[in-house]
Amino acid sequence: MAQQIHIIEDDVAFGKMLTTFLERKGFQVSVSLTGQSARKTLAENNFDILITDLQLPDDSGLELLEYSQQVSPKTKVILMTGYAEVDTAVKAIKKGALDYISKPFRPEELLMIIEEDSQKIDSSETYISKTSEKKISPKTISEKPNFVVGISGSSKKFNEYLKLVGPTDMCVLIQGESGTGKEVAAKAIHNFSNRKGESFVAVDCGAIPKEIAASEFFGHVKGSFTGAINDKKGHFEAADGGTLFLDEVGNLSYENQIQLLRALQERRIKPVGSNTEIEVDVRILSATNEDLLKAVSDGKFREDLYHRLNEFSIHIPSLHERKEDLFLFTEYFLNEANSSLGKEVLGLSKEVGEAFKNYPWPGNLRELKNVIKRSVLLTNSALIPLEVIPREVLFSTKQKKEFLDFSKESNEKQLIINALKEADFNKTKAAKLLNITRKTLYNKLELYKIEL
Ligand SMILES: Nc1ncnc2c1ncn2[C@@H]1O[C@H](COP(=O)(O)OP(=O)(O)OP(=O)(O)O)[C@@H](O)[C@H]1O
Repeated sequence: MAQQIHIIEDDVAFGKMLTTFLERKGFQVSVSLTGQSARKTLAENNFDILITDLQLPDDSGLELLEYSQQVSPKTKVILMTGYAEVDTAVKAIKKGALDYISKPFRPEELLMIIEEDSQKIDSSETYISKTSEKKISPKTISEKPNFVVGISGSSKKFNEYLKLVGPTDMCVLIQGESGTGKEVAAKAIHNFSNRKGESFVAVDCGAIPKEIAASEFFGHVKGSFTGAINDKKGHFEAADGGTLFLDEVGNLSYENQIQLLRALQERRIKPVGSNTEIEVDVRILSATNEDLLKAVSDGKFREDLYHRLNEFSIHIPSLHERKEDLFLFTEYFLNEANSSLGKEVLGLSKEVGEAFKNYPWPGNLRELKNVIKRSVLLTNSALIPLEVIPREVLFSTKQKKEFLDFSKESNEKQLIINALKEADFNKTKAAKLLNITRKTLYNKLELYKIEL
């Protein structure tokens, strides 16, 4: 059946353009123009994908994301953001959004996000296992490991820790901002261990509704609740002999934390509706991008569970903290993008390299990978040109703030001059930096008598 997409977009023409494009690609598409009508539609339907503007006249994309997670937890959410909203978009990813895309974008870029996701299998439901009857997730370590070891001091240190703790049976808590590579690090630990040939099960704790968490973790027997039409193995049993990776562990409800703690202490689980306990041998790795100690002191996360999960902790530095690694990862993601898109882009143009260096990369490696893949898709030359780079990447935070003040007339003349300098006096690039059309730029040059 065709995937169902719902778009929330108050710009009628843009919404129509996206609808036509996606329908032509075989999706079933509907549109809401306001948050209010979208909420009603979301409550009555189960869409596969929701694409929403971050800013709507009567609502916010972040709140719609939360609403969608409540009424239709399986719906994936993609946010469309404007210039300079990338920090909020990163927040949205932390809250469980699939991805974000900065406007203006070409519909092909959106399609790429959707297609990439549909090639994955939901990690909260599936796993790789030693036995062939189980489902295979592409998020598995048993495939060729794709791991770049950085050259920066902090990367080297954390990679040493991975190697050191890998062969032990210790529970490891991996901390780091969103997109820094926590799941990749967990897979590396598993690969360094003697459980390597066994299963690696990744569970996104933020994606499991608390009502069904026990059945997801411990399984259930047929008929134990409405909808339990067959016996089902839980993640613990699936990971038996191997590693269970609990991503976003801080998102577990208090009740689920108690259940998890009991399973970790006793090393036994009882499927929902069963009287029989099953012994399991599972190594637990967990990850969080929040301050779990603060959650403990706020009473949101159990201290005993925290200590059990945290026999060893690893902090993964943000990309900003390991700038020396930037071009190593750039090259790696460029090769990856070239081979998946069938392109032969050789590298970054000089200006793009500069922009990359100045940008703080709040979405870390995931953002770098996405920016590179989208840029490779749009590049028709040997080197990635400035034109295909998302606008937010073009400025450092400071510059971004300045250009945001563009509307203030007093600054306008100076900002135009700055943008022209930044763009080596190329008017098309300068207009793009200022988020105005070339024609408007020409008018302003005349108005302020700026001569080039
Ligand atoms: N060392 C690495 N080598 C190659 N690719 C990496 C490495 N670390 C991370 N990546 C890539 O960066 C992206 C983000 O990594 P990952 O999903 O592990 O981050 P995360 O910290 O678990 O994110 P989140 O907090 O959102 O769950 C992935 O596409 C991953 O393949």
